[in-house]
Amino acid sequence: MEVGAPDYLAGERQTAEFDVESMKVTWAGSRHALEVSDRMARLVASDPVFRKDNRVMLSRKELFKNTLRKAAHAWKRIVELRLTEEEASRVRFFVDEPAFTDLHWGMFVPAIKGQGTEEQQQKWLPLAYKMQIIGCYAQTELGHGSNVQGLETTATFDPKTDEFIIHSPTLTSSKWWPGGLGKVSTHAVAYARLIVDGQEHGVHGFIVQLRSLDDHMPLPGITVGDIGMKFGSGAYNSMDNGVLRFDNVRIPRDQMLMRVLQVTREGKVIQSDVPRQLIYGTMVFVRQTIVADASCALSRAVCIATRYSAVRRQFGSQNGGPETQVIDYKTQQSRLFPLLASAYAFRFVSEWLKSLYTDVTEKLQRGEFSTLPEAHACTAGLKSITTSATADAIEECRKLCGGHGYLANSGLPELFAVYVPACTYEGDNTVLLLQVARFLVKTVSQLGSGKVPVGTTAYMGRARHLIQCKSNVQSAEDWLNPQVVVEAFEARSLRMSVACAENLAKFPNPEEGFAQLAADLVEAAAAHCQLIVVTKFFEKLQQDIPGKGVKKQLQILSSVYALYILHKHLGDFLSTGSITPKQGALANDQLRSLYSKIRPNAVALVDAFNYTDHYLSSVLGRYDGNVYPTLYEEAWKDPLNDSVVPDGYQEYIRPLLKQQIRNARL
Ligand SMILES: CC/C=C\C/C=C\C/C=C\C/C=C\C/C=C\C/C=C/C(=O)SCCNC(=O)CCNC(=O)[C@H](O)C(C)(C)COP(=O)(O)OP(=O)(O)OC[C@H]1O[C@@H](n2cnc3c(N)ncnc32)[C@H](O)[C@@H]1OP(=O)(O)O
Ligand SMILES: Cc1cc2nc3c(=O)[nH]c(=O)nc-3n(C[C@H](O)[C@H](O)[C@H](O)COP(=O)(O)OP(=O)(O)OC[C@H]3O[C@@H](n4cnc5c(N)ncnc54)[C@H](O)[C@@H]3O)c2cc1C
Repeated sequence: MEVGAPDYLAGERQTAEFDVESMKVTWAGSRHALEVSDRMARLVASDPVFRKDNRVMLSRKELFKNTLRKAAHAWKRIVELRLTEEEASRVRFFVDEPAFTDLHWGMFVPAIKGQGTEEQQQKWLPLAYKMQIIGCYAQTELGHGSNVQGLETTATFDPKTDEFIIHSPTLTSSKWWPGGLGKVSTHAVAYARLIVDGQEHGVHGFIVQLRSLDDHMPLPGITVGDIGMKFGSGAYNSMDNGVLRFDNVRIPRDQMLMRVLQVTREGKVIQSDVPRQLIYGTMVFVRQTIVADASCALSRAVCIATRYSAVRRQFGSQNGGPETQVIDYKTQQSRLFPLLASAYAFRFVSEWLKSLYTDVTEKLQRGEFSTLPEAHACTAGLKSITTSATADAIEECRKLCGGHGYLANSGLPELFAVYVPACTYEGDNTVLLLQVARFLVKTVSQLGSGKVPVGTTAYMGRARHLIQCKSNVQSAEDWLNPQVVVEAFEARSLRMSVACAENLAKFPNPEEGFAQLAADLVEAAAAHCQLIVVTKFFEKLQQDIPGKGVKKQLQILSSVYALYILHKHLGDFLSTGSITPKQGALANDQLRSLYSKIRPNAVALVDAFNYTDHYLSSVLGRYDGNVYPTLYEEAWKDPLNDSVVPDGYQEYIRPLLKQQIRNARL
């Protein structure tokens, strides 16, 4: 905010009962992370090349070119200022425009790191790090996305030339969707069925050069282009999601990523001791980052809706006094505050997931693979529930802002359009929950065998207790006890998984049973993932959290998150007998009282996200709350208002009006 400018939300900020600066540190993860983030946000906000306000007005071609300009400028600044990897990734975050660089850094580089041998990493990574090559992740095809084993592209080994022949045998085998592929990438990690000596060996990744490094023209045998406009006007259309066909394209043998499986010069296929599933490792990495992204997108929407709800007034004027701020309506609070709590919940679960991922990666380097299934289940499940909740929440925030939320300059329509494909990319959310369900059913089926469940399924080891325990909640206050809450969530989750396992056992063919019970399995998986989020929020509170009143606020938010989920899924809790209807009603009583505790802190709690006005790009979410004059000014900047009489008047409006006059005279 400019020095000396009026702060229309000052009153809201004065009622805060905690130290906002300390909360900023907790949200960012550390003082260092906050400092880096803050510096990079300001760097981006102060650079005119990164302006965003004109984005929705640009044509696709202009938008795309502008995105290229921003990406090139960001890279120039990163090099000039010698930014660290952490700083560079914050710059990309604050530039806030889907671009080929997301896939280059987020998937192409990790794919080579995770699936390439040491030699391959040494050859390709330095080129990628300097952006002397630009890569994408070309897995999905026109005919298959979820079913990775169903991909049709082939990679046939030719022992005569020591090459692989990459080929698209059918229309449906065309690569379709990869970001950065359509117009920018020079290289791809392309996934194809490996065929050696007529035998198939599953799907593997191959580094394929697509375009000339001299003139950017596609290489012989490569047909490549953009797949067309996507949902929304600006939104994800800054990305060149592409189509790609291979016509017997030859690549050297050493361009197959060979950490998991090697093909020798003689055409021998050697399986290393690394599990086959590591081929899916890049997806595990990205799913983990997507959970962190969910907390960012959600907190951004909530920040806009909260500030605006404090500015907006409707009804309730007494004796000519001001009307009621809409944030004071209990309905507004019951729709908004759970989303605020969810933003914090997703933030902390993403922190935990990152540490789980780092731990599993270190173990994989040491040849320990036992934790891979859990890492897969956690990343898949949390990616699924956090993105679904966030997409719904952004739309809810738009509605919370009434009519003005529908204006592009509220920032919410664009945020929704950019965000909503997160429910589909990196694995359709239902397909991913079914993976979690498989993991849970497997865990349940092994309970009798003496195998002790660990990690996020450790609670299943107490199945005997959880299957019959009764919640001892007697008052609304009891619901503030994390142990009580966790036990109710554990009982619900375990009982849902056990019920699924019992029902599955009734089918002679387990796969048929899995297909028939898929809807129940998805619900059991979601229940397990919600338990993880709740538990990790409570565990966060066991840590030392400095700053006046910060822990107290987080305790309130953790209870709001848990009781909101309980209220929303009350049917599960009741049908599994985890709680009684009376206890469900007490949870709701507690929730109402918690909303009143959040109310004086609401604006400060969203200030703690430390978002610049540039990043928020929302008139409604401005830090200073100066909404109405800005909305008014912005309206006049619309190109339609360039002339008082619109273009088209002479051709289309005037004749109409004249005709009416003639008709009236008749
Ligand atoms: C410096 C950095 C700076 C900035 C960048 C940072 C961040 C930005 C990052 C990224 C950018 C973010 C967003 C960009 C936006 C979009 C990009 C989008 C990209 C994509 O969408 S890529 C394509 C993604 N595709 C999918 O996700 C496909 C989904 N399908 C699957 O994953 C699998 O096929 C499926 C459905 C899980 C399994 O199918 P199936 O049943 O056929 O199983 P399999 O026979 O294949 O395997 C069974 C066996 O394997 C286990 N398993 C499955 N998946 C995994 C895994 N990933 N890891 C470990 N194990 C796995 C499964 O549980 C079975 O085990 P079991 O036999 O039961 O023991
Ligand atoms: C914006 C965007 C960016 C993308 N970027 C990339 C990229 O960079 N690289 C890349 O390779 N791919 C990319 N993709 C592709 C993406 O990964 C796939 O679209 C995604 O994995 C879903 O697969 P699908 O399209 O085949 O959906 P489908 O599997 O066809 O899903 C259609 C419907 O069928 C249901 N369904 C499917 N299988 C099952 C099942 N077994 N049981 C129950 N229901 C089922 C789904 O729930 C869904 O409702 C991108 C997609 C989008 C939208």
